[in-house]
Amino acid sequence: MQDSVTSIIDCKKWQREQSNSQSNVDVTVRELLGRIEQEGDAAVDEMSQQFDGFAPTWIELKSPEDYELEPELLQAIKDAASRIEGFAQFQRDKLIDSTYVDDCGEFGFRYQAIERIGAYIPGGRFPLISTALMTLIPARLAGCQERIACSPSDHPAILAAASLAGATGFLKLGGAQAIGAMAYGYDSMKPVQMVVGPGNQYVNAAKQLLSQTIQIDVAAGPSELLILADETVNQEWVIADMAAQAEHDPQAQSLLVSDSSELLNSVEASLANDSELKQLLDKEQIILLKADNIEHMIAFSNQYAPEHLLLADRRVDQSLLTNFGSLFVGENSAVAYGDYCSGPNHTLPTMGTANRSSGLSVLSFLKVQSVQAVHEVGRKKLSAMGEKIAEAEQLVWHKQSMAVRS
Ligand SMILES: NC(=O)c1ccc[n+]([C@@H]2O[C@H](COP(=O)([O-])OP(=O)(O)OC[C@H]3O[C@@H](n4cnc5c(N)ncnc54)[C@H](O)[C@@H]3O)[C@@H](O)[C@H]2O)c1
Ligand SMILES: [Zn+2]
Repeated sequence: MQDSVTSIIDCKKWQREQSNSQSNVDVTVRELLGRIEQEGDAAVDEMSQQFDGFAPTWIELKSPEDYELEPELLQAIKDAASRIEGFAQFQRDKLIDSTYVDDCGEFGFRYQAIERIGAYIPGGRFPLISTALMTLIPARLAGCQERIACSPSDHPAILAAASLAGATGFLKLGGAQAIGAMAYGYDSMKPVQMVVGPGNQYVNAAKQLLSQTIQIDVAAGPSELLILADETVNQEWVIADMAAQAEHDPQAQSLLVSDSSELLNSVEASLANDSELKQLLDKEQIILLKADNIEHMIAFSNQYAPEHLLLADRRVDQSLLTNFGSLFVGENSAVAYGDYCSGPNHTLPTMGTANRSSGLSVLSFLKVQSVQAVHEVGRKKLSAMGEKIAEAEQLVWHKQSMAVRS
């Protein structure tokens, strides 16, 4: 076994976890949000100047054609938007309000969209055009009425994508101050009820800290990819996939896990031959891990709970893989397709949170409300049941409100 191929001995060593509330970023962001809550717009304006060197600006969106994008780019954005919309519509259609009738009355649930949402579109390092589509399209299909886009970038392709995706307002503003402005209100914008979208550690810390005030989607932080592969995998493809997710952020991480030493050693040799890729290996942004067998590979994957999971090993039964944000089955399924245009969302849980949370989808924007209508006969039956329990709890008026109906 060569130097950079490590045996999986301790999964914990590779596990990524969210920063604890004492981290420097959290302390800084807490202070920024406190000032926005106290001082309002003036604090947002000052922070935007300090961190980004511009004043927050409302940008009126024009039709996508008016941004003079290269025609092939505009067409690609439209085609991606239509696939993302197709997937979101497919999901929306599966969510059906339902009611059943029994001997006490009618009982059911219904889906109701959150009214005002804010979508953060990262723009610090790269203008993430696709995030405008991934956040705003499912919100529109869910039925959210106000859909504010917020980004530090006013790249024409982001504006065209936001317009195409149906943003009802666009505020050029970035970082934790953008999340604060959406949550507390800014200028003519009323506070939104939910903020979604990925971002760097400042953006994610702000979302976490404000999660008592607003609904948030997921801890969508620095990207991750885990590849489970056998020795037949196309090495050039998986090397490109690992480098792709690593290029998002210096904290992004890609892992290749296999029980084949031959594969891992060969991939290591290819990486070592290219100075850019070698650096990713040296900085542990690309990690090569040797497992003993496929059971070991599956156990590692479930423990790590990656944002993106690429299954390039026909021996592994996908139903045994329980923790991931999005699963890509077979080596044809490049994770980059999921980033841009295959349809399912790219806003996904990171840092191990995929063991308990889901990526963004049309469902994220919907409240599930229960509805009950008790009839004359049911009233008596339920009183008999409930009164007994209220009595045991010594909740006198609860008992009374049922007794008067019995
Ligand atoms: N998990 C997912 O689904 C997913 C999807 C896409 C992108 N991402 C991640 O989104 C992130 C995008 O990050 P980004 O930085 O390019 O853009 P960003 O828009 O998230 O952050 C840029 C903003 O950060 C603020 N900022 C920068 N340095 C600061 C400092 N020292 N103090 C206070 N505020 C500061 C600035 O206001 C700036 O506008 C990457 O980490 C990428 O991996 C995740
Ligand atoms: Zn990516």
